[in-house]
Order: sequence, then structure tokens, then C-alpha cells
Amino acid sequence: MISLDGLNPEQREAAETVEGPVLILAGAGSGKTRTVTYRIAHMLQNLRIPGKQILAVSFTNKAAAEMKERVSHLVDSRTRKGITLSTFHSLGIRILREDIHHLGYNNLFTIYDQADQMSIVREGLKNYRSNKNYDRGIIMSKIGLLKNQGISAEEFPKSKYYDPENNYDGATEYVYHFYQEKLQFYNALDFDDILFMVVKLFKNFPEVAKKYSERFKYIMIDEYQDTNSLQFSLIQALTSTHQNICVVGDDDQAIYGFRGADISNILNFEKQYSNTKVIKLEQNYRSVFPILDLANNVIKESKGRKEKTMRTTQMEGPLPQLWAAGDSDHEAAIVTEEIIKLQSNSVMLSDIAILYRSNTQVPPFEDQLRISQVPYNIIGGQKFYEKKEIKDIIAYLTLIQNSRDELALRRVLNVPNRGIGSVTLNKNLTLAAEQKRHLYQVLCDEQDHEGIKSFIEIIKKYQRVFNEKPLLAAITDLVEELNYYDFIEKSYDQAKLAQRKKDDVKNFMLAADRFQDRYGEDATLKNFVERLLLADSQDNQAPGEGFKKNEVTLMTLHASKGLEYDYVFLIGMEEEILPHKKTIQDNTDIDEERRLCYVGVTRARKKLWMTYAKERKIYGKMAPRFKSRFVIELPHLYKELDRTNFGDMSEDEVKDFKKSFFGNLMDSLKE
Ligand SMILES: Nc1ncnc2c1ncn2[C@@H]1O[C@H](COP(=O)(O)OP(=O)(O)OP(=O)(O)O)[C@@H](O)[C@H]1O
Ligand SMILES: [Mg+2]
Repeated sequence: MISLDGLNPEQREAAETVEGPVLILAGAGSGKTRTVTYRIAHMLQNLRIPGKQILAVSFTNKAAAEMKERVSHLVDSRTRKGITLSTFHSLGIRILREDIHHLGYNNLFTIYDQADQMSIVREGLKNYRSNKNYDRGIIMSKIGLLKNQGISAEEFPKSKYYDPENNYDGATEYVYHFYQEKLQFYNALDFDDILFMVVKLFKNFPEVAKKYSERFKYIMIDEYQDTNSLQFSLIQALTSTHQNICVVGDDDQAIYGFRGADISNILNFEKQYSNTKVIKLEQNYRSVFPILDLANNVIKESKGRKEKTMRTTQMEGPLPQLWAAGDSDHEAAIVTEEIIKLQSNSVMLSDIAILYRSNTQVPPFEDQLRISQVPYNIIGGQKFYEKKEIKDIIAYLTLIQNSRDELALRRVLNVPNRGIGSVTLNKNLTLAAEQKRHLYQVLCDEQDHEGIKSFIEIIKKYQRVFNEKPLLAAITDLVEELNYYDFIEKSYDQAKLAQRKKDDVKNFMLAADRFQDRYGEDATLKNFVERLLLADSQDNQAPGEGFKKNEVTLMTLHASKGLEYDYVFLIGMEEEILPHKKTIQDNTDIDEERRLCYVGVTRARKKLWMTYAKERKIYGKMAPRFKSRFVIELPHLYKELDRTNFGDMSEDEVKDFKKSFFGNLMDSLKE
């Protein structure tokens, strides 16, 4: 038996109520996620509910991985076998792999990333006859937003989102059609398609929806305040045969409105599901009183919220600090210095996080941490899978799996060089278009071109090899067959650079190796490629990774949701960063920025630092900066320190200081 003694009476009630709808609406750090974890353990171990009937959905891969880990501490692997703990996206992919054929796609579809998406939009715009210059990014994000509202290209002109006066909408309509047709032809989906297609599938084929609803008899959703209308439709479909749904969330932490999340999903839950048991949690177990006090006061000003009270028993703790830095480099320098101090007081680096509003704040911190040899990990920042060499290999793997993927095909057709120039390519593209066939099929018929013949041979050969050999062995063979290391060496003049690229490829192999270790028989090419493509913006973990390393964590406020750290640095606490410049200019949802600030503050358990720079380079020019409005009203709740070293230096001294600072930086970059 699992004991539920680790829960307070309200949490316990939520964990024990497994039949019927349950809503836990409570503030940060009140143990919502912990309750879900214990609830799962209770169902598995005490009620003997088979794992395959349980579905728990988290917001990010990292949060899902944490939940998995917590459950694995509570119940052994046999008891939890078959359970689904995932994100909406991985759940969606699983469903589509099983059933997308109903929609006319093949189950081995590829998932396109942003670069792939952009190149199709570009092509679409080229076809769109207009003398106007349209911004691809705007069109791309319009399409994404539409998909998140469940609106197809056909439905767009009839929807409330269509404005005939707006000439972007005309272009978007055209490109949306073009884009969707191409994707289907290539047997590919983009990220937004995943849930879009699942909802379409469930709508058009109710018997498929019923199958999943009967499979997942017990459903839990964490961070429910950030679900959008597609996710809501998905949940409705999954609960069409029962009402065993438990959602947990906090309206004060709704931070994805900009991506179409709809806070009314949580606020109206009781109306959607009659007889909902509502549970409130008021005890905060995470943060010491001074941090909680600041958080409560930051969020108090937010409009239209459900009033909540939060108490803690951890009354003792240092006051949060607000540091003024000279500029962004100085901000990074004082934070790094403090981290080194913490480290020398035996604090684990894995208990420290640096949180920020936007990725543009990261470079000075990366530089400082590297110079100071403090190990760090940037969540969602490092674009490992976007490096050219890695993308090439992934393209091979994707193509081996889905030969209809024309983007992957075109990417590597002549990599390494096989003498297939653009003339040859265009000839075959025209042929494919004329015959309405896939480029790959057309190339398969090629008799004369040696380069094409050898390319097709490789793809065909490895379609076999990946079926016969374990993943790592097959990838190793492929890289050798391609002479890929040679190719890298020839492509880069600088030996060092070539070496670095080769190391990237080796790291990729290590990732495959870890993946194989972790997933054993399930480490198929299909699953591996999927995991690679799912490493979305919030999550750059290499596949198979996920163990806590002793590194400082750097991530955006958005990515930090649900996580906690003993020591937290909230950087760039200034106007035009938090709140973001765009929301100030458009005077849109400043409250969403406020909630973001609340999320940041409530990540800290023991101590919180906030920093801002008095000056910052904006578009290459130094400009004065000001403390964020979110804290300016609350000076009694933190200790303010002016940390500008430049305070009593002469101008020349400042110059020298900067020169020596940047000198170090340049040296370290040269290393
Ligand atoms: N009853 C309890 N006894 C001891 N510790 C608890 C209890 N409930 C929660 N905690 C601890 O408090 C911390 C916060 O819990 P948890 O992460 O579940 O909160 P949350 O409500 O999900 O927060 P967030 O809104 O930030 O996601 C965790 O370290 C958790 O283990
Ligand atoms: Mg949580």
C-alpha cells in the first residue's frame, strides 16, 4: 500500500476521489502536481487500476519527465507499466501514429520544424501573385494561430478571424491552402497540426474518439489554465464515455494567452462537468514567507482573478534582493559571482536557476558562466538540432522513414556532393509535378545519372538496415557509408571548425546511444526521429537524457512553469523587458506579463534575487533603463542594492574596466 500521509487533508481528498470530475484550483507551490503524482500512485498501487487506463498530461517534456520520475519513486516498474505520462503533443502523435490513416495520411508521417515550415511558406508566397512584400513570419504565425483555434484553410474566410480589408488575410488564405496541400503531399505535419489533426480525426470519426475514451478511463491534466480550445476539444472527446477527469491549475499562472490559451477553460470547468468536486489548497510548501509575500503582492493587482489566500509555515527566510547593475555584462558578472559564492558554500548548481523574459538576455550570461567555468544548461536555447550537420543526418533518417518527405530529400540529395546540380533537380521536380508523383518515385526511375542512382541505393539499403540492426549501429553504418566525416573535413578550411562539427556528429551518436540504453527494444528509428523532432522550443534535452546534472539551469519564464529551485535569479526586472516592450506599446495584456512575473517569483524556495541594468544596448545604442513596474510599488518587500561598480570610477577607469573585461572575453572565445 502507498501511504497518503505525505499529503494534507485537502490534497488527500483530491487524491482519493478518482471517480467523477475533480478540479484543484490553487496557487503556486501548494502541491497541485504533488497531489496528481500521489493520486496516480494511489490508483496504481492501492486501487490496482491497470497503468494503461491512466493518462496524465503535463505542459512540457521537462515537466512530464519530472512527473515520471516522481511516480517511479512511489511505485515499482511492474505496477506502473503501460501508464501514459506525456505532453499533449506526444499524446497527439501517439494517437495519429495509430489512426491518422483515416485522414488520408500515412502513419509514418514526418514532423516539420520551423525552418521547414518557412521554406514552404516562401514557396507559397512566390506563387501568390502580388506586388506586395509579405512577411513570411507573420503569415506563418497567423496560420499557427488559426490551427490553434481549430480553423482550417477552408473555414478561414468564413470565420470571425477573417478581415477582407486586411490584405494579409488574403495572402494568408492563399498560402494556408498551398501549405496544407504540400504538407499532405509530403506526408508531413507541423507542430500545430498535431492537435489540429487529432481533433479533426475525433470529430469526423467518433468511433475512433470512443476507442481512446474507453482506453483512458482516468485522466489528469496539469497546468490546466493554459489549455487552448483544441486541447479542450481533445479532452472533451476523451471524456465522452466517462467523467473521470481531474484537472489542476492556477488562474494566476495563465501565461500562454498569446498562443491562444483560454483561461475560461479552467474558470468554466464546473459548468462543463456537472457535479465537479472543487478542491482548494491554501498552504504553500515551496517558498519561505518573504518570497511568498512578494509574490502575493505582485499578483494582487491583477484584474479579474479569483481571490486566493496562501499561507506558509516557513516564516524564516531572507528578504528577496533587487540589484541594480551597470549594464547587461555587469548584470551577468554579479550574478555569476554570487553563484560562485553559493557554490563555495556547498550549494549544488542544480539547485540554482536563472530566469528571463526573453532569449536575447542570455548571451552575456553564457559568456560569463563559461569564462568562470561554471557548468550551465540552457533549456530551449541551444539549437543543437538546428545545426547544419545534425539537420543533414536527421534528414537522412527522416527520409529513410518517410520517402515522401520532399524537403528532407532535397536537403540531402546532393550532400555529400554527388554531382546533382540544380538543373537536374529542377528537371525532376517538373517531371514529378507533371506526373503528380513524388520526387522520390521519379528519382527511383532514373537510369542514367550515377549520383541519383547511388543516392536511391543508399536510401533503399538503409530502409533495410534500420529494420535489421539496432539504432546506433545502423546510424554509425550510415554515417560511414556517406563518408560524412570526410565530407565535413573538405567543407571547412579551418581544422578546428571541422573538428567541432565532427564532435557535433559524435554527440549526436551519443544521444542515439543514450536513447537506445533507455528505451531498449523501443529504440526504433521511428521513435528516435520523433523524439528529436519533439524537442520543442521549451526543451532541448538530447534524447535519452533527463538525469539531474550539477549545472545551473537557464530558461525563460515560460519554460519554468511548474518547476522549483532553491535559489532563483530573475534577471532583467525592468520596463520593456518585464513587462515586455510589445505589450507596453500595444497596451495589450499587461496582466499576462504580471502573471509571468508571479510565475518567476514563485519558482524560488529559499532565496530570490532580481536584477536590472541601469543602461542597456538597444539596437546598438546605450539607453537608460528603469525598474519594472511590478516591483516598483513594493519596496518594503525586498532589499534594494546598487551594485554598479562604476559608481565612483572616472570615465577612464570605466573604459579600462570594460576593456579588461572584454579582453578576457575575447581571449576565452579564441580558446
Ligand atoms: N503535503 C505536503 N507535504 C510536504 N511537502 C509538500 C506537500 N505538498 C507539496 N509539497 C512540496 O511543495 C513543493 C511544491 O509542490 P508542487 O510542485 O506540487 O506545487 P504546485 O502547486 O504544483 O506548484 P506550481 O503551481 O508552481 O506548479 C514541492 O516541493 C512539493 O513536494
Ligand atoms: Mg505544478
